[in-house]
Amino acid sequence: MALTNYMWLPLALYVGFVVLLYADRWMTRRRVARLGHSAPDVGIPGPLGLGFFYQSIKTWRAHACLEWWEDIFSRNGCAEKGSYTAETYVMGGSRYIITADPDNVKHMLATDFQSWGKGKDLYNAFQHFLGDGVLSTDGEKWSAARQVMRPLFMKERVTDLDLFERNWQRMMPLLGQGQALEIDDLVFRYTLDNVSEFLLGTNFGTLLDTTNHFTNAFEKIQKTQSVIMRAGPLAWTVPRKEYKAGIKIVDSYLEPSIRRALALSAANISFSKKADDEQNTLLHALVAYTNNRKDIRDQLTTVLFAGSDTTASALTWLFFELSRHPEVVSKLQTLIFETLGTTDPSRLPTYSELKQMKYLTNTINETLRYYATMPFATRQALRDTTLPRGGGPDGTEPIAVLAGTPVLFSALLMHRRRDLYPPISAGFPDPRTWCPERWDDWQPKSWQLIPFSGGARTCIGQSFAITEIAYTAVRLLQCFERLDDFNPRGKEDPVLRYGIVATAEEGVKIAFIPRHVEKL
Ligand code: HEM
Repeated sequence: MALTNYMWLPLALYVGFVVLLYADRWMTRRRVARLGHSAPDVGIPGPLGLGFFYQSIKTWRAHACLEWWEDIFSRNGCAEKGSYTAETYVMGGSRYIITADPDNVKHMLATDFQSWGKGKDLYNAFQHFLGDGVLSTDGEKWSAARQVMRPLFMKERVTDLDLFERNWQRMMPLLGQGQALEIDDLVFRYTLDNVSEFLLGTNFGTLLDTTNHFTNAFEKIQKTQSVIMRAGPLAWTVPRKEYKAGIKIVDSYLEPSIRRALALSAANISFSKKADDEQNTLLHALVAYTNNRKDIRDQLTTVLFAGSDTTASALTWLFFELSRHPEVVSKLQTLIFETLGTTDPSRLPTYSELKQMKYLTNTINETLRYYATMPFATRQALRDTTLPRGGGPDGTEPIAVLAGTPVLFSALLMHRRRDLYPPISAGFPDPRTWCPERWDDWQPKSWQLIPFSGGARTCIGQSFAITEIAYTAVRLLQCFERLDDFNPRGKEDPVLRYGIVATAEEGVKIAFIPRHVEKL
């Protein structure tokens, strides 16, 4: 008899646990209902709602995150209504909302900024890697860090084209003499060298040193970080051995610069706007603000991370599309030669010339639109609040959001929603194609395109990134006659790999054909 009681105990505990979870969910639903509407359910079966996270990781592994979100919104009717906002409950009362609605995104990032933050979940997910860095913190910590960084990104500094030229001179010979190359890693090294020199005053030199472990480590960290973020409550199950080893390698690269800067007393450091002043790096600005080694490390790692992979992804996609569109290459070359008044590649473009070339800007904008470098992001409600759309029978009513609720949003899906664009016509090709000409007579509505996010937390490095991309594109098209496409899928769309940024699953393979000297 005693044995039978013993056997019933786990079952009773299990039933009690499940009842508690459902009670928790019921109470949360009631609180939500008191505050306002709910959004349609994502409609993914699975015990305790965990099917959502299982599918999230499964589709991430299959490189099908965009398709998965589209499938959710089309199955539950959100696509038809144009509301693109759905929700699910996981475990007990943990409610998750997903959205690709520009009004909801604007509300979180700008209109109701005070009610939203990166939140505890994201902070915990990034804790080992980015610590208290500007990307993953909220409130006072975030605002103080952003304040320290702001002067570094003033126009005087982000328009220092000499920096890009120095690294271009190192990358150009590596682009070969017409043989097909996988360019992803090379472009990443280029952006990393640019951003390390900009932030630390010390170039990591990854373009020159092929044994450099930094880029490898960064890639592994990013891969694990993507899984951690998608695993939600199951994040603790994600193996982290390589991730931690990668973080150690990144730290070992930063350590000498931090040590050197800390050796200078804050009194000896005065931040200057001038690009050629050796003491105007982010490192110096940080040391002038704090002598806490970990704070400095966290901010540096964050901006290195935010500034290298993102720009590398955008540049790689640009090169990829140029290799598939020789007509765009010719048009850009004509524009560049006309603007600079010569075909001589030793004539370097100035910042104002880069700005003057509208078709170049359109080509970059189109790349950022189509590939939305950071495809998915998240916010967490810091207090009970609402989102303006997604509820009610036609999806146009506000939905209630309780404090602590995470909201995942997708810039990529927003950028590819046909219903947000003008009708397809001769002048406005299908938004699901890459075509810079669409920008000739069209401007997106505000908040429809957000490659750099928006509101108070908009990307601080936007001007630096755009200048870097524009400068590199011009130098490339001055020095090379054409880019030949060696990608395995021909004209088919590439498969996207969803890290924190979106890259091509199969890599990008291009042959860069140099211009003949006699033509110069
Ligand atoms: C094409 C290149 C880039 C793209 C597409 C991009 C995109 C973004 C996006 C979408 C965010 C918002 C993330 C979020 O809040 O969830 C962001 C934030 C940020 N970016 Fe960029 N970025 C680029 C380049 C850069 C560069 C070059 C730097 C610095 C050198 C940089 C530094 C930052 C920082 C520090 C933040 C955090 C801002 C804050 O939370 O206040 N980014 N970026």
